[in-house]
Amino acid sequence: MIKLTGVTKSYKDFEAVKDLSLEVRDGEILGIIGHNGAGKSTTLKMMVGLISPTSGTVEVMGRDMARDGTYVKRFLGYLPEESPLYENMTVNEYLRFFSELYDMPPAKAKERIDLLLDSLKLPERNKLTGELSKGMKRKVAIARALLHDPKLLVLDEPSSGLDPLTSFFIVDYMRRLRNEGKTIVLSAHNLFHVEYVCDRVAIMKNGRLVVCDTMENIRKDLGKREYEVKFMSDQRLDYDKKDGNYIYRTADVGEIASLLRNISENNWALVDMSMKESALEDIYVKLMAE
Ligand SMILES: Nc1ncnc2c1ncn2[C@@H]1O[C@H](COP(=O)(O)OP(=O)(O)OP(=O)(O)O)[C@@H](O)[C@H]1O
Repeated sequence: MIKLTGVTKSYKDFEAVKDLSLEVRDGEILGIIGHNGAGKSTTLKMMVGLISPTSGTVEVMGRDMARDGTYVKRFLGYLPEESPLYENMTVNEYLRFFSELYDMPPAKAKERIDLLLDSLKLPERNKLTGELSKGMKRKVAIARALLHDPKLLVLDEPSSGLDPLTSFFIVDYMRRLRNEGKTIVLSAHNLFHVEYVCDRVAIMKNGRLVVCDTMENIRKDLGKREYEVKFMSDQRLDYDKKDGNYIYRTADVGEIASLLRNISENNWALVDMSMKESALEDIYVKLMAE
């Protein structure tokens, strides 16, 4: 779906991305992780044709972005790291405005907007976007990126800076989109999210690709790791309890994900979530320290 070959991006004499070759395969979620300034956003911007590489080629759906970028963009949805909205428009007005830019017939646009806002659990359609919480704003930006039903989604830190349950909802939503057939590339800092949603992971350091492998291989190489969730609930539940909090530990990311869904649906309070011997985190910290 995306193929970068020998891509370098320089800002004056500074190389932000260096000789990067990387593929995003059809139907997968590829996660890009790396320290601040590693070159993740620059890479994503080149994938969507917002900036051009200084050398090397970017192909999307078999077409060279330098030549056919305009054609390819209709199949692309992009969520920038910062996504300011037009704050004096309501959610509905804002999305309708973008549907007009995409030339969508009004009835089709309404259907699509309703579907997206329902699936994103965003009932505040007539509120001004300027009055929304941070998580709601991010959901509106995601709805905007999905309006034209793109095949390929490029998301720059879709869930960062949000509370843990909202950010989990968003990565879980990405997984649903992947299961519906979309191809997704995203950058992230939260390693549980990466481990839970990504099929493959690319680690960047100082503009270079250090590792790119399947989550399965990374797990195999690095063995068992454990996550711990602490939460509060008025109900009597069958979990261990310490200092008034329920505690659950497991190495199974799927179990952690379903517990987080339960916490959210029952309005329990998530107190903390941490990782013990996280495979990905270990490799990440080790690579970053070198
Ligand atoms: N327009 C620009 N002009 C000059 N330097 C830039 C520009 N954009 C990015 N850079 C530099 O390129 C490097 C890579 O930046 P980039 O935003 O791609 O990193 P990142 O991995 O996305 O970081 P973060 O996790 O903080 O978002 C950084 O050193 C940054 O300062």
